[in-house]
Amino acid sequence: MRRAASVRADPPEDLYSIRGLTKVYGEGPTAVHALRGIDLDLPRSAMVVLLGASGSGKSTFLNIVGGLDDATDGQVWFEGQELTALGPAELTEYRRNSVSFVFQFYNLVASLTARENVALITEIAEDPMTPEDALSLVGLENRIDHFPSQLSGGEQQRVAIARAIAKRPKVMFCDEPTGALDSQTGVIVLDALDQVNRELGTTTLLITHNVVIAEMADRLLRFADGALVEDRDNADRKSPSELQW
Ligand SMILES: Nc1ncnc2c1ncn2[C@@H]1O[C@H](COP(=O)(O)OP(=O)(O)OP(=O)(O)O)[C@@H](O)[C@H]1O
Repeated sequence: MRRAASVRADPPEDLYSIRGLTKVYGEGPTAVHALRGIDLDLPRSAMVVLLGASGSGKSTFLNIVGGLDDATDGQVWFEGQELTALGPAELTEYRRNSVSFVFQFYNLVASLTARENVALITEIAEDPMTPEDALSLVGLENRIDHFPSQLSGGEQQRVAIARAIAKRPKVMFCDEPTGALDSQTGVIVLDALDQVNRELGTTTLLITHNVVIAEMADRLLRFADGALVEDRDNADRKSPSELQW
């Protein structure tokens, strides 16, 4: 049974407070300890890059903080509300209103135009921007009526970003958003994320295998074997166009 959600008395400055976050898949000798007690506070509006070898726990962390998966132990607070104690309906509310996801593969509906793909979300959101505004924000004002098959990989990913930001989420979770793109196209996609973060103040958590991308972050988190082994601020945040790999 779930515990009653605890609410902290004073609204915290941080957007997220995470304590002892633990995830174990399976049981007994075959159990996989994907997260081994993560402690972390994340401020509003930060651009945060998550690095770490394959299997280090990055996606598991993102999925739990994003409300897609349950923790085995530990707590996550979002704006002072304990996410790890919410029931399914409240978690759905959180996912629907507060957060968005961008994945490596764009998951656009092939039979719908860019505008219609974004409208799928704006039609069910509480206070959305228009699909046109969302697509303009990622530099696609001239591709609004194109179908995915008429767009490059980078353009399709920018449609996916427009779709993610159109409901004005507080947080964007991006799991390898440039993983399928060449470096030049990757920079254009990162530029769209950078723009959203700077203009709308959307807190952004971005998983990548590319350490160069960490230079565009305010904060770098490095995972190894389910633990947070490095957590540092980046005083000299660069714009994506300054990155080279
Ligand atoms: N649903 C699952 N069932 C069992 N084990 C899982 C499951 N999901 C992840 N794992 C295991 O948990 C560990 C952490 O996986 P996770 O996907 O979080 O790592 P990651 O750092 O995101 O890796 P990658 O960079 O390859 O995506 C791995 O050992 C993985 O095999």
